[in-house]
Amino acid sequence: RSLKKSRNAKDIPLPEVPKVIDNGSGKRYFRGRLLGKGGFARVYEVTDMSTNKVYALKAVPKVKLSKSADRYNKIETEIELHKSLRQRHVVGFHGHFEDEQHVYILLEHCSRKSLVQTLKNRGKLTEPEVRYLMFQAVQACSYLHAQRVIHRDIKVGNFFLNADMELRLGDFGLAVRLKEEEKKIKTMCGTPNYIAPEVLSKEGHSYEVDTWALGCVMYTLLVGHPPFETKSLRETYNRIRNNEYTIPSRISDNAAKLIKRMLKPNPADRPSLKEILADEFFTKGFFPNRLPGTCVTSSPKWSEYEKS
Ligand SMILES: CC[C@@H]1C(=O)N(C)c2cncnc2N1C1CCCC1
Repeated sequence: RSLKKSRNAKDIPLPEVPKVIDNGSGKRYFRGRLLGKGGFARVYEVTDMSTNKVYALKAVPKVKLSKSADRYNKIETEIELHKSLRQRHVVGFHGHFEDEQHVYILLEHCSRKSLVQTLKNRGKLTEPEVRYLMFQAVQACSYLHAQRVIHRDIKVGNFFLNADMELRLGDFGLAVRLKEEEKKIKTMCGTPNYIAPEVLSKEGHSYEVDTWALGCVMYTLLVGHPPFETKSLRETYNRIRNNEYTIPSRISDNAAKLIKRMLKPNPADRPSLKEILADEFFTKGFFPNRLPGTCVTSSPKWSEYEKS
């Protein structure tokens, strides 16, 4: 007797994204290669057929949305939130539209992918590269906080590099905008990658969770793996709760000092993003004003600039 498979949302095959996507108000996009998949979404490189500009188009199948209403809200809130943001180091939002099968989000194309690929190729980055990248990351986050937005999923995989090796912070799927009088957020649906201790203990959390995550990103770029990574999630959560991590001695004093400040267990003890931008790690030491594209695959010969 063959077991009848349940016909739920998961089993319905994903609808096709058309070769030519019409935005419903006269613009058409030619579908290029698949850039990747994230959750329910598929992301394509698309070309605006009237301007020849290239974008990243995120296509979320509605069939996946109708079943789980909150999923649909998530896309809606992601759109509402991202479309209100404009800053040079935040991924550009270029529009949203839908057809019968999909909700589409048109985003800035970042041809050099995310820092995950860079880290995979390089293992770890030099301090000048981390100075250059973290300065842009903290600026993007400082802008978000000024808009009362908490990103809540800052991680290496949400930092993208464009053709000019400039950093862009993306993916607002877990972001939230604090209301006027609201000081803290109580709830969290979805699990961020670099989860802060106050989120684990469900005491309510605020902007400082992004500072914590930025500290985890800085550590990961310099050391080559996250500060609290273990083979089991439970063990990782225990280390986060106990603030258990070590910084290799080859890491400079200024870098180590800044990482420790950002990974303070008590959110109130973490520095503001303004203070971070003024930290000695950024004001002392070789600060390249651009990175060559080769940094995505091989290490620059700057190490001689850095007193190790
Ligand atoms: C839309 C998803 C994400 C992204 O947010 N941007 C801005 C992006 C921009 N340019 C290329 N890829 C991007 N990605 C990749 C695609 C597959 C996984 C993440």
